[in-house]
Amino acid sequence: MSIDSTDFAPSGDPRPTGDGGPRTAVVIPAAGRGVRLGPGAPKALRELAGTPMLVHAVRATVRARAVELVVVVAPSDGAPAVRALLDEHGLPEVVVVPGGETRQESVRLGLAALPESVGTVLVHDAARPLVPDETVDAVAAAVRAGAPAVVPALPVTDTVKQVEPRGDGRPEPVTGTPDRALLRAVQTPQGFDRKVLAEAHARIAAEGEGATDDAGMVERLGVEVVVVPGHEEAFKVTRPLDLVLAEAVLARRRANDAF
Ligand SMILES: Nc1ccn([C@@H]2O[C@H](COP(=O)(O)OP(=O)(O)OP(=O)(O)O)[C@@H](O)[C@H]2O)c(=O)n1
Ligand SMILES: C[C@](O)(CO)[C@H](O)COP(=O)(O)O
Repeated sequence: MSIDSTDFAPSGDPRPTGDGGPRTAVVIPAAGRGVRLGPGAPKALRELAGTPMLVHAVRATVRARAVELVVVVAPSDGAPAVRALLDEHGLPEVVVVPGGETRQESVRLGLAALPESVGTVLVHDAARPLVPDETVDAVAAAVRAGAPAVVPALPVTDTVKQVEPRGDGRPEPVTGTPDRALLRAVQTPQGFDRKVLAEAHARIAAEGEGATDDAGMVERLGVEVVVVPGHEEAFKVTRPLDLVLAEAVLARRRANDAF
């Protein structure tokens, strides 16, 4: 059965934003399976401190002052369940749409659900549930100040080697060592002028090219992407050890809140 995104329209009123509707929205791709995390529920639905990762991620973005609308892109067969989950956690204003086979496709489907009034779009991984709201606001502010594309990023702490993959199990030969001072590890939310991001998704998809982040697609349009400081707690939950770190961060936050 084909699913229409209108089936999952918000069950509550969006945050009031004045006559023109919301201007700044977050699209949260949450349709990934989490293969690198190991067997289990889709990654966004796995729990941290008893609460699904997606709920942490949505709350983190809703806390940001700049954010007026949140669109969650659910696993393609899981949109009704995600709608019910968000309602259960007191988030009825969040829009839910079904996602695609790749992150890029899921983001495109999320963009398609935005109302006309939205001019600034942030794209934030559900897999980065602990991003501080200050980071979300800093990215939005940089876009609103005129940057067409903004990424939060941290300096790289390991030395990075370029290799020639062989694919036959033999050790890979190193072909270079990029200057670490010129490298940054990129996080989300990534922020964009809506027209620029829509153009990037339309053009790159038409070319049949893939991209692991949205800013990479904008770069290919020849549009400048700028970096703002990222945050250590905005790390991505990718492998099992990341769950241990996320639980520890939440425990530290709870302990700090108790004082
Ligand atoms: N088809 C997909 C694939 C990924 N994502 C989302 O993109 C974000 C970043 O992806 P990643 O961490 O790589 O998640 P997974 O694809 O779930 O991980 P894996 O590659 O281990 O399966 C996640 O919030 C994930 O849910 C998505 O919305 N749709
Ligand atoms: C968008 C991203 O989180 C930026 O670091 C990252 O590129 C997602 O990549 P993944 O391969 O889907 O984990």
